[in-house]
Amino acid sequence: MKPVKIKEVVLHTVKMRLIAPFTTSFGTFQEKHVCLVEAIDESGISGWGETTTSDEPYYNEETTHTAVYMLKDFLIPRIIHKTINHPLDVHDMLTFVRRNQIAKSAIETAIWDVFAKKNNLPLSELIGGMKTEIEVGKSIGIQESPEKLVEKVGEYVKEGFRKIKVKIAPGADLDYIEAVRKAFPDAPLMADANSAYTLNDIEHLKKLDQYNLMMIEQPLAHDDIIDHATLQREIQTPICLDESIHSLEDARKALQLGSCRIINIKIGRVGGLGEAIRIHDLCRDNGVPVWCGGMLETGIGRAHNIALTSLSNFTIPGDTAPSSHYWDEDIIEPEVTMDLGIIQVQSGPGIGFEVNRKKLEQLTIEKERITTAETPHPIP
Ligand SMILES: O=C(O)CCC(=O)c1ccccc1C(=O)O
Ligand SMILES: [Mg+2]
Repeated sequence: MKPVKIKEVVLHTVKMRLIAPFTTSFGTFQEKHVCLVEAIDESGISGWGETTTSDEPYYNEETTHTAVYMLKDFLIPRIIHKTINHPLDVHDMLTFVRRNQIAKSAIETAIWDVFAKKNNLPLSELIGGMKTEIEVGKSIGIQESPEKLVEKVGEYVKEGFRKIKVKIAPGADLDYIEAVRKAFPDAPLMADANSAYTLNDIEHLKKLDQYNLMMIEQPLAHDDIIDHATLQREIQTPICLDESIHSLEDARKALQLGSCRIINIKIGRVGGLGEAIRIHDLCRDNGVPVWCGGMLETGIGRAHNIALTSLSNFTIPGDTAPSSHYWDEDIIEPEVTMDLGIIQVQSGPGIGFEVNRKKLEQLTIEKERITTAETPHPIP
């Protein structure tokens, strides 16, 4: 396959406003800045990635601001003007920077898009994805009351979503889940705690077992895989890890310890598409199902998520809801649409969507071009 060499990277920072606020155990969000990373190769092909963080370091330690700093001062200088034979190599080129996975992923995914376009392949095909359509679920933020939640779940079940994920936290858990279960006895239902509990809550968490949940996502600390293993031995509901898995190594250790029975793979959280694929393969080889998590992405991140989900072991519907569930107008064309819980995998080259340049201009609050490897820091 043809290698790529990036001659210029444009960082488009846009301000996005969700159609409705989204509440998790760590806070409520409606507006966020996103840095859309446009990597341009020597032949003028543009590839796109995005920073899938929020403005605050509450999900993990990164923010849009820190990601942009890492990109400008360290990550882009490391890859610009270098021959890249395959995007799978980019991950290792960036390991000289510790962590900062979301920042790494923003440039790494842009390079995947450039490379796929250069070789005239849909991204899904380039990574070996065989599915032409994917099943989608809906992640629902914490609501004012169980009744309100039941109403929302009703809407989404009717729309055809294949999995319903309900955010929970102490004080908004058992009664909420019970209300949903009563109203929808057979719905494919799961809960996401975003690290809101500790092992002191074991007896409380055991009560969730009666609701036949597909899984409980990240009940314990964001950096834990030990206590999760203890909890998994005590509860019947499968544990799915989100926040705790930042790398293939983390996944290997979690599987070895029995910390979870399912993994939510987020491209940003694990530092890019290459590492996401490696975690997918490890889980497949160990009989552990995976699904693709969401970070309230714009269409660019969503497009990468859809391509990733075309891999065979993504057997559980992901959080990749259609554009209209997040934005009045997305920045890609066409927008991501869903038909009864199914999204078509794009068949055009790269991510398969075009960036709407006019919309991009309207939303941009800062734009910076990087054309040299010059930086105040020594880059290994
Ligand atoms: O619809 C989506 O993009 C998923 C939303 C979601 O659940 C989420 C959004 C922001 C940060 C963390 C999470 C999560 O999966 O824990
Ligand atoms: Mg989660």
